[in-house]
Amino acid sequence: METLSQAITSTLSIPHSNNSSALVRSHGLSSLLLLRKPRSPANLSLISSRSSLTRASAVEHGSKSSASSIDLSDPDWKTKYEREFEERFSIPHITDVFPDAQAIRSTFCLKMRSPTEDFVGGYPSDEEWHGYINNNDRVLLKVISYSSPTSAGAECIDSDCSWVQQWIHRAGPREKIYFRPELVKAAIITCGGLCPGLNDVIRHIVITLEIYGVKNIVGIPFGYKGFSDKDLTEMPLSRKVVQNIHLSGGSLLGVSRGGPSVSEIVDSMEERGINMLFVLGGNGTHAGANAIHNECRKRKMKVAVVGVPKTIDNDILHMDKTFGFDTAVEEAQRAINSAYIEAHSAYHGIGIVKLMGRNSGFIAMQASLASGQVDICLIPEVPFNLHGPNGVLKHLKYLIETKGSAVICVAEGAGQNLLEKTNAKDASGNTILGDFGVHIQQETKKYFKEESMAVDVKYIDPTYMIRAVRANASDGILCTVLGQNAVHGAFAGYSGITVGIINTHYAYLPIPEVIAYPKSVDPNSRMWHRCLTSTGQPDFI
Ligand SMILES: Nc1ncnc2c1ncn2[C@@H]1O[C@H](COP(=O)(O)OP(=O)(O)O)[C@@H](O)[C@H]1O
Ligand SMILES: O=P(O)(O)OC[C@H]1O[C@](O)(COP(=O)(O)O)[C@@H](O)[C@@H]1O
Ligand SMILES: [Mg+2]
Repeated sequence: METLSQAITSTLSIPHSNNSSALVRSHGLSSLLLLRKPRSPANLSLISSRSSLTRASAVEHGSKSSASSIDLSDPDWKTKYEREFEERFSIPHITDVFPDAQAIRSTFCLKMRSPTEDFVGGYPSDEEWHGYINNNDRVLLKVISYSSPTSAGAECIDSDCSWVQQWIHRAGPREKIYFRPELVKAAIITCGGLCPGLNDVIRHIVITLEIYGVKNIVGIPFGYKGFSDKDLTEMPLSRKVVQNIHLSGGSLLGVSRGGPSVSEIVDSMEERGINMLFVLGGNGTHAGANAIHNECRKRKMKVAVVGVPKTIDNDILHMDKTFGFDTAVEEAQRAINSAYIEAHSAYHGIGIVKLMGRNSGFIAMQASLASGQVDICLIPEVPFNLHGPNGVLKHLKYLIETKGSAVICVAEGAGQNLLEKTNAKDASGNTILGDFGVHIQQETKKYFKEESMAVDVKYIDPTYMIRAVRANASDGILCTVLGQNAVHGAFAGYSGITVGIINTHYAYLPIPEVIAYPKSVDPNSRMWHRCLTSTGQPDFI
């Protein structure tokens, strides 16, 4: 059969993205249409670096093609695009490798089984239970039909900005399951930095596994390192163990960066007899989870590897948000409020707050917006000058002269171009950033000294306080649903997937699609503009 690419006459290369600033990129072909409002040069450079990142990650993580190739002059292009999209977002299943794998009726039912009951005399079932998800259920990834390329946030493929169906797989319990609960050894692992809600997710994975009838559940201590470090022993988990863990922040299992190679991890899984692995972590952890999934397939191991995205940076693609983000914003607001009180109560007070956000300024933007107390918000996605006639410091002087005090909120990744590069990496290979919070504090003091103006600068770095707190109520609920759905996905036989909330519904996505590049704040978005209207800051360029 003729492949799509063979059928193409004029080819269009379209990096896929849900981020409105990283949309369609022209490769000089007339029929490729990039239909979007004009961008600033800085934003353009962001797009091209992000696009190349997409390709690099796709190769690195062994994903399916990350670029869509369609011919817009083909009258059938929409159907082809939709078909290609469906293929890209298809989720790997155990039957891809084991076509003869036998499914059994699900043991997940409303009618509770006693936790001590064994499967003597067959599997329990509840005829009354009708809450299963059909495998063909789908969730829409894009819910706005833009009528014009000039509509705010418009994501267009053709000149009419035609709406194209982009369906992804609905999460939830299936009627048929591919693992017998008594033969399951499930492991849970938490990697990367902390995030509010990790314990809530662990708790609900364990509880749901027990409801399916799994008795052998363990936690791998301190991230991927727990697979190789002989001094670290796995932790048996049960409802009793996890009952109250959500009442405190952090991770019951511990976290770490770096660790053993993928083949060492899979060797260890084989030795331990783990056939379900739940991986809680960010983009790095998910890259690892996908590699583990691929390695298990290569070794013909019947294993389900399921991720739950964890990052307070909120930099995972396609999702409305990741768990812990709301809590982090709420907590960050408290720090901003303290900075405001300090600044407001001092003569010419300046409060500076540094928040997390390596590549993405979501926490700084949302916390600034929520607090309404920030005068200047600086994020990695938006370039700025500190000095000069349009610089941040000049504006700060104006604020002191007119208001008497000011509050600045900076994301840790902001202004990195103004700092000396170190090329240092952490154990996971993430670049260790320069401390922009300290830098802007020093530059502020220096500037006002030169201007012979007395100012009282207070610097607050609440970084670890924000991510160490326990999840708030709405994050707690999000964690519950994500944890449950992770278990449903594994029992349904899916592997190499992750679970997320998309347009308020829960869905399974293939891992490579959510980590192709970090999601970031679109400087042209209405949300960033709302933040600017709240702070009243000018462009600092
Ligand atoms: N590309 C990758 N392939 C395999 N494992 C990775 C990759 N990137 C990171 N990891 C592993 O994932 C874990 C967490 O990664 P890290 O970047 O620190 O945090 P996060 O998952 O929150 O992004 C680390 O143990 C790291 O070794
Ligand atoms: O000091 P640590 O543990 O390396 O964590 C710092 C990093 O953690 C984060 O909050 C989240 O990063 P991860 O998603 O990789 O865990 C970053 O914003 C920050 O750079
Ligand atoms: Mg990360």
